[in-house]
Amino acid sequence: MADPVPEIKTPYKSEISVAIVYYSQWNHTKKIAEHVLKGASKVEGVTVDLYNAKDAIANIDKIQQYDAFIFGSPTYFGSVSAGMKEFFEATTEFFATRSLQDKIAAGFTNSASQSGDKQGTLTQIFTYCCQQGMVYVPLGLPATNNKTVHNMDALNRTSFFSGLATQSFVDGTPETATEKSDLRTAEFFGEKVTRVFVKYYH
Ligand SMILES: Cc1cc2nc3c(=O)[nH]c(=O)nc-3n(C[C@H](O)[C@H](O)[C@H](O)COP(=O)(O)O)c2cc1C
Repeated sequence: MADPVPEIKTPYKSEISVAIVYYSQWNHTKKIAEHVLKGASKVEGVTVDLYNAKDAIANIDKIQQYDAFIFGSPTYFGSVSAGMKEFFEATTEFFATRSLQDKIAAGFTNSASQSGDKQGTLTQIFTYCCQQGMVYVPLGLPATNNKTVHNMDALNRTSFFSGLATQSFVDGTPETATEKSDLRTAEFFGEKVTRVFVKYYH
């Protein structure tokens, strides 16, 4: 006899809650997270809260109540930062109780190099979401640098697909280090994935 597929745990909701959880040591990823928040906040029928990883750990019971998540980490050594990993590991109980099962999520990373092995971080965020049973939403933009003229002003100029990937040059402050196009892409990403979240609960 075939194994029955369990009910999908996502009832219809006219209002959904989104938590953006990020880690940032020097506030570059924080700056990106704020632009993701700006984009997500444009969507109707949604409340969006921003947490750094430490605050999220301190409010772990509240975190599991959210309907949807956007996780962000700087890329350190081609990987999620230790502070973000700490948050992931603080949610081990959610894995055991399946409290995030069938929720919906997206991910982003920021680092100093244009690529800088950011894919490692996005893959780790994706894997975390999958292990928690969540549906993962990608960036949803085409690549922009496949032509001889590379447009720094284009959305998704870093040309990642599996999430938002932005660059903060190391010799700038959080206010000056990031290309305007990356900040626009962060805003686009926040709005785009939040629209998908809303559709998922409708
Ligand atoms: C320990 C460490 C490892 C890093 N590894 C990478 C890397 O693998 N690729 C990269 O492009 N940048 C790397 N960087 C640069 C950071 O990703 C970059 O400065 C980022 O903007 C810092 O974000 P934050 O201010 O949110 O902490 C590294 C920085 C540190 C401190």
